[in-house]
Amino acid sequence: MPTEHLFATGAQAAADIATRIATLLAEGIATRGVASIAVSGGRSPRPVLEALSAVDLDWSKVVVTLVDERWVAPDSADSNERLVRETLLQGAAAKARFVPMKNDAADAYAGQAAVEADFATLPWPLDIILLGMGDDGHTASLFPEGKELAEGLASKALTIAATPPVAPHQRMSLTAHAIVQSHHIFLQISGAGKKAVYDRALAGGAVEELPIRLALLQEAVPVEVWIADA
Ligand SMILES: O=C(O)[C@H](O)[C@@H](O)[C@H](O)[C@H](O)COP(=O)(O)O
Repeated sequence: MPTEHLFATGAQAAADIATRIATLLAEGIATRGVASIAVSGGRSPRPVLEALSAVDLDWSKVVVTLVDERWVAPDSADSNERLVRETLLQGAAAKARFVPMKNDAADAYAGQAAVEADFATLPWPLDIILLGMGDDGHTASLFPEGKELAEGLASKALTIAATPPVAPHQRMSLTAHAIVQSHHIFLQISGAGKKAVYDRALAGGAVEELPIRLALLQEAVPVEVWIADA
């Protein structure tokens, strides 16, 4: 069962997540000489990444990467790389090694092999994988009804190119296999709608129906969930 952290507001939850991440990154540096985190995009992580950026750490020993990415230029408003560069990788935190999930290939499928090769150089298991969850129960870019969902759940690769059923832009995503190759899985949700999806996911059932179950219903990696009322 996940450990749940309950907050009234997303801002309070974000501050608490950032503190927890900072503690674990410092421990990672102390015990392994390097610390690592993969972060999600979307709206929820922004305040976490901003707060984390201000933390006093030896950022040169931190590897930062993404849980998923849209196959768009890194300066696009839809780019998760842009989000991370504008929020986390500022000031002293700019010294972190950032490993992008997007390259110059014409599409995500053509670019996947090079992304996979880059991801093979990361210090697995990563210290922290910070997940978000969509209203449809997707996590990373593993969407219910997604064409590549079965492969994303079964593959032994670290990454997968995917086309979301409705959202624009091809994606690059961690596979389920990569997500559980971590010391800690964190999930951030806010609002009654997502809480209801989370409760349904936790109650059990097919991972294909609510892919967030790949994290919630496994027991190999401890999961912590930050739940904000709004
Ligand atoms: O958008 C992305 O980059 C992530 O792929 C996605 O998995 C995200 O974490 C959820 O869709 C939740 O998004 P919000 O935090 O915006 O609700």
